[in-house]
Amino acid sequence: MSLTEQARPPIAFALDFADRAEALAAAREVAPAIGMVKVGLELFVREGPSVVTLGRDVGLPVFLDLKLHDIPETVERAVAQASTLGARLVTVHASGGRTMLNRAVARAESEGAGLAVCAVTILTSLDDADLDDIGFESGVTLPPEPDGIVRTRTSYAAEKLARLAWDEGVRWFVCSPAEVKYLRRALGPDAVLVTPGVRPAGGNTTDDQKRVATPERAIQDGASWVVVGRPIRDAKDRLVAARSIADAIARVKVSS
Ligand SMILES: O=C(O)c1cc(=O)[nH]c(=O)n1[C@@H]1O[C@H](COP(=O)(O)O)[C@@H](O)[C@H]1O
Repeated sequence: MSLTEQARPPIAFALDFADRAEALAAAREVAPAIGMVKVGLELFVREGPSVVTLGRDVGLPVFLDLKLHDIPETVERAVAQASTLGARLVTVHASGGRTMLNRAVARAESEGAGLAVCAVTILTSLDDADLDDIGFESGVTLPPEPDGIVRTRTSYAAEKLARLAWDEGVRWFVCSPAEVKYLRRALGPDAVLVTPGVRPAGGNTTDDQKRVATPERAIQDGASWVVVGRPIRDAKDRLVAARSIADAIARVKVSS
């Protein structure tokens, strides 16, 4: 079954842990309430590529979040290596540009291992002021929204990068729940939109994430998956925390 058709909750649990043993224990705890595990930089740097087999140990697909950002040749070759690991997704930064995106997608397809390239648009830890700091201009002027909402420049930039990645064959995207509705509108139903930066109502919103929303809001606005790390990882009972997010998402899906 494909990752977009599966019956499990559309939650990717970010295994942001110091080592494999901790990550595996946590993944086993919450496995009944999630649909995917995400192996990110902390775990990958510590444990190396073999940590991807953790997915097999818990019976869940692995989202390999390496956020590749380099010249096309280097990214293509890294994608070829990632294809051998058994992960289902690998992230690249969309701001790596057209050629890099195109070659990453083509190489993942030609390797034939079922690895999909997922383009990260604008990190959820950034807002308009941060884009100013790094000199990142969206470069587009879109018409005002019919509902009168003034969009942030960050949301324009995320949409522009997503359109670029779509044109180069990418079908999976990471964006913030704050702009997911615009990406859904721009890309249509076939785009798979993955939103980190989700925070359950009443949870901590004072950490490094700047463009956040509740998991329900993210799904209502068109997210296909939510990525959740700390709200589950740091909960007193991780399974309860994961189930409550899964239930909230299921209620949205039933009512829509
Ligand atoms: O690619 C990602 O997964 C990602 C992109 C992004 O823009 N923001 C973002 O937070 N992430 C990842 O999503 C996870 C979010 O974790 P929490 O903020 O703890 O829920 C982390 O593992 C981040 O590396």
